[in-house]
Amino acid sequence: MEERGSPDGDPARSLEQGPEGPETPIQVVLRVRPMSAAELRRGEQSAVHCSGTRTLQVSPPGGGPDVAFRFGAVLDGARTQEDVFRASGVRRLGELALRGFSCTVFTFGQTGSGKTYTLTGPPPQGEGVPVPPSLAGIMQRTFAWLLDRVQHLGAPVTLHASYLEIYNEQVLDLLSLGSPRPLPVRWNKTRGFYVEQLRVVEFGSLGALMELLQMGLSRRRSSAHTLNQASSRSHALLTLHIRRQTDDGVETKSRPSPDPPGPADASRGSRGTPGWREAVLCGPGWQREGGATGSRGELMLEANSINRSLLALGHCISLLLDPRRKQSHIPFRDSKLTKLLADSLGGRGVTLMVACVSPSAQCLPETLSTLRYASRAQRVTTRPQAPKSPTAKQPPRLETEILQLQAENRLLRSQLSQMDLKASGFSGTRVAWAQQNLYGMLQEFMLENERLRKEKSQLQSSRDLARDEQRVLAQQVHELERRLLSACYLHQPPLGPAPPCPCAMAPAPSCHALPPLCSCPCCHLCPLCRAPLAHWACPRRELHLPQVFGPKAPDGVPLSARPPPWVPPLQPWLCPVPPREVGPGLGHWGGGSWRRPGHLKAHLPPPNSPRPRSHSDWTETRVLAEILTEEEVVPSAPPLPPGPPNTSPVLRGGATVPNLARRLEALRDQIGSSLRRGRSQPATHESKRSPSRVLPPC
Ligand SMILES: Nc1ncnc2c1ncn2[C@@H]1O[C@H](COP(=O)(O)OP(=O)(O)OP(=O)(O)O)[C@@H](O)[C@H]1O
Repeated sequence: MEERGSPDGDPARSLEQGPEGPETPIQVVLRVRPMSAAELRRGEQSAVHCSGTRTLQVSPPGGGPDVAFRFGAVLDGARTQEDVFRASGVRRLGELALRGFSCTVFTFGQTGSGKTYTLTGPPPQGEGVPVPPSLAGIMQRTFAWLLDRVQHLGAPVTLHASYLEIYNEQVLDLLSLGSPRPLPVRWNKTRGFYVEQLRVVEFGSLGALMELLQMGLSRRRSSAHTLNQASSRSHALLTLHIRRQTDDGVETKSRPSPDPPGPADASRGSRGTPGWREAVLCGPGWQREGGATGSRGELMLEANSINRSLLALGHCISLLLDPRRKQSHIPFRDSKLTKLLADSLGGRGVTLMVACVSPSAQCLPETLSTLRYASRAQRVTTRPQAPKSPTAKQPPRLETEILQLQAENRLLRSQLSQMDLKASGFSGTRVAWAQQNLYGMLQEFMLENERLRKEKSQLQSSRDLARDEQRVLAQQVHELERRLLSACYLHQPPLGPAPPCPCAMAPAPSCHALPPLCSCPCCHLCPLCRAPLAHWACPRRELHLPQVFGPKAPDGVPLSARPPPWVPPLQPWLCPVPPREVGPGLGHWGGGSWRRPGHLKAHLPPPNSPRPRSHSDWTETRVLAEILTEEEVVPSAPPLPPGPPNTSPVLRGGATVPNLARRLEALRDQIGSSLRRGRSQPATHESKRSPSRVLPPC
């Protein structure tokens, strides 16, 4: 049978030429424990025997060909704990750990196969009874070797430890100050998987480390079953963090790991601070079916949990074997165990697996399963990589590339500065001029912009003002029109009991466009056009006059007795002829009545005598307009334009009613155009002027 591997069984030997970068297989050592006293009592036969230092042969019960399995080292039951420590190559891993590599040692095998014994020795024989040094496991021997090695390094080294167990898929801190509580497993890009809030304890001596180990071991859950009187019910993971200054005085960063608390954090990052080195020692073990172990209830639950995580571990190992699938997703997240072993199995770590088997033929199925697992695991490779400091020496290819890039950078910079020089030499003046002028132009534009903004806001307010004035003006015009029409109406001889409609007198606009002059419901309507008539034409004027003009006139004369304000004084014919006399000095018109000086009555034209409109009519209208203007000036009316003295403010220059009509027409035009202008564009300063200034001269 062919045998491969190193004869001395040192799995770390292949790393001596440089583990950094190239793929390195997981090193696997097989340990076969001796037959236990119980197995011997039961007369069980051995189904395995070693062939050389690296091969195990399995003889199936009942005959048949042997099956051989090859590993880095095969250690039979006669080998001592010291033999295992030496042959497994753990010291070599310790050296790599001191150089900054992340190293992992883990045991694997059936329950009762000797995993705990291999790592930590036999269970303590009593409270406080230490394990005899000769039976101490890999962990104690590694600790002793490491601390001795650290003392001879000649460089300051800081050591920390953490210890956890995975019990029923819960991570518990075995070094916690209080009762352990489940801790979360997190992941980030720099640290990979890590346990949050895990206690990391600094130690300075082997004794202190041993105390921590004992503390964790005593806290671990264990139970008795038919195959093991002190069976571990959890996976356990002890981690040593080693931080030291390298020989060249440069800090070497380790792979991300849980940060230690306290002073170590304070010194982190300072020059010469040693990088962290990490060694992981753990001991999971897979369990048999409940029927074989006699497990019931909680034990069964624990066994299932342990086996599930080991199945996940086996699945990851199978996937890691396939080089194509190794590049893709590996389900490390399937269990806490695979999460925490992810870097050891498929990352940058250096890993040693110690597979443990029982020699008993009764355990052959489990032994074969373990052997197949271990055979697959040793084909899994990692890429061990020590953390590098920023100043660490780069590989030659990278160094060359960096130098080339730096040279290119220098060249490009110099070309750029030359181009700047040329540009400034050829057209320096123009550039300066352009810069100056552009700057000046920019300033001008900004000032102009500011000025235009102010002007725009002024124009907007002017426009609003002009609109208000136009509104007032329009009201005035309407009022003037109303009074004018009313005044004209007064000159018409009475045509009967109802007064004539103003539309018969006013050429334009038609009375339909006029606002209702009397809002009372009893108001008369024009018999021609049905437009409401003025309030003074209302037969029931007495009733609503106070609503229109207030209850009392300033002179104390009752409103009902007052003539309409537009009645011209001292013009006898202006007085409308009442249909009948109701008393001296009292004229009656329709349903209303008003008082007029008695002397006027003598000048009244004869009743019901139609009279053509004459020049004097227009004159009277002018007088009426004067009265109206003087007596009832709208408070908001704009000042009237200056005109020749001794002329009416409205009909200046001897204007007559046609003038007034023209003026009103012009006024309307002006209003219309102003409104149109106001709608289409902002008003100018001119718009702020009094509307009277834009009226055409009368
Ligand atoms: N190489 C050995 N020499 C002498 N005794 C051993 C050896 N290996 C194991 N034993 C004994 O076998 C028994 C079971 O070993 P151990 O507890 O280490 O198994 P295990 O794999 O850790 O089991 P579990 O997974 O259930 O915890 C213990 O009593 C232990 O002392």
